Amino acid sequence: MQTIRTLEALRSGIGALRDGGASVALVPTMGALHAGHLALIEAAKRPGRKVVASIFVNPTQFGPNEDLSRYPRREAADARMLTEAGCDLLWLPPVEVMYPAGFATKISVSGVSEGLDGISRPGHFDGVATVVAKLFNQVRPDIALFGEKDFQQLAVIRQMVADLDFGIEIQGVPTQRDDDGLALSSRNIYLDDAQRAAAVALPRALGVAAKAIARGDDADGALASAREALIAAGFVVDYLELVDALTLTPGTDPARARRLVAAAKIGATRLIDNLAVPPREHA
Ligand SMILES: Nc1ncnc2c1ncn2[C@@H]1O[C@H](COP(=O)(O)OP(=O)(O)OP(=O)(O)O)[C@@H](O)[C@H]1O
Ligand SMILES: CC(C)(CO)[C@@H](O)C(=O)[O-]
Ligand code: BAL
Repeated sequence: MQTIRTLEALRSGIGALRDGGASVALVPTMGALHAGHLALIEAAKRPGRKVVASIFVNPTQFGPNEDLSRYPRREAADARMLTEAGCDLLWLPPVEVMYPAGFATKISVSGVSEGLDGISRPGHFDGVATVVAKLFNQVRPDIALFGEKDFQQLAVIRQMVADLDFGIEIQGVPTQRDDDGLALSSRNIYLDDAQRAAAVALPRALGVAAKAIARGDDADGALASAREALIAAGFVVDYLELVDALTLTPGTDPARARRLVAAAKIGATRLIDNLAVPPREHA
C-alpha cells in the first residue's frame, strides 16, 4: 500500500491504480482505525476495483469546545491495519494541503443537516460536506463508502452528491458493534472502565424502543422510557428521536422506514447511535 501526502503524488498514484481499467472506491476516515473502518474497506473490495482510504482529522467539522486537539492520531498503526486489510492507497493530506492559506469555500447542505447533530454541533455538517467534496474531487472515486453509525452524515453526503452531480455512488455500511452491542467508534477509547460498562445502555435502550415501536406501541412512551434508561445509566441525553429514515424529520408515518437516532454524553464523551425501525405492514 502506498502512503501519499501531496496532490501531485495522489494524481499519479490514482492514475496508476486506474491503469488497466480498474475502478476506484474511497473510504474517508479520521483515523484511529477499528473494525468498523475495516468493514468499510472489506465492503469496498471487489474484483477490478482498487481501494483508497483517506485519513484526515478535519478541523472544520469540530466545534470550538470539541475534542480536535485530543482526537486520537495513530498513523503508523492505521497504515499497518489498512495494508493488512488489502487497501491499495492511503491518502494522508497535511492540513495545509487541504486548507491552504486563503481557503474560502464552504458547502452547506440544508434540510437533512439541520436537525439532530446539526443543532448540537453548529457548523459540523458544513465542515463534513466541504471536506468530503474536496476528497471526492481529489480522488475522483467511482464509489465511496460511509458507515451507518453516522446516519445523518450519510444522509448529508447523499444529498450533496445528488445536488452537485458528483456522479459517485454512495454505499452505506451497517454499524459494526462490540460483543455487548456498543457501536465501535474511535471515541470509545476516551471511556474509562466504568463508563465503558455503562455505555452499553445506549444500544440497549435503542433496541428496546425500536422493538416496542415496531410492534405498534406508543412511540412517545417508548422514547421517554429509552431516555430514562439512559439517564439511569449515567448519560446526559442530547437527543433520542424517531425520524423518517430519508428526510430525518420526525418519523410519524409508520408506513415509511424510520430510524431511532440518539446522541448522549457519558462523562466528557459524546456517543451517537441509531437503529432501523422497519415500516409496519398495513399501517
Ligand atoms: N462502528 C462502525 N460501523 C460502521 N462504520 C463505522 C463505524 N464507526 C465509524 N464508521 C464509519 O467510518 C467512517 C470514518 O469514521 P470516523 O473516522 O469518524 O470514525 P468514528 O469511529 O466514527 O469516529 P468518531 O468516534 O470520531 O465518531 C465513517 O463513514 C463512519 O461512519
Ligand atoms: C467523513 C469524514 C471522514 C469527513 O471528515 C468524517 O466525518 C468521518 O470520519 O466520519
Ligand atoms: N464520525 C463523525 C465525525 C465526527 O464526529 O466529527
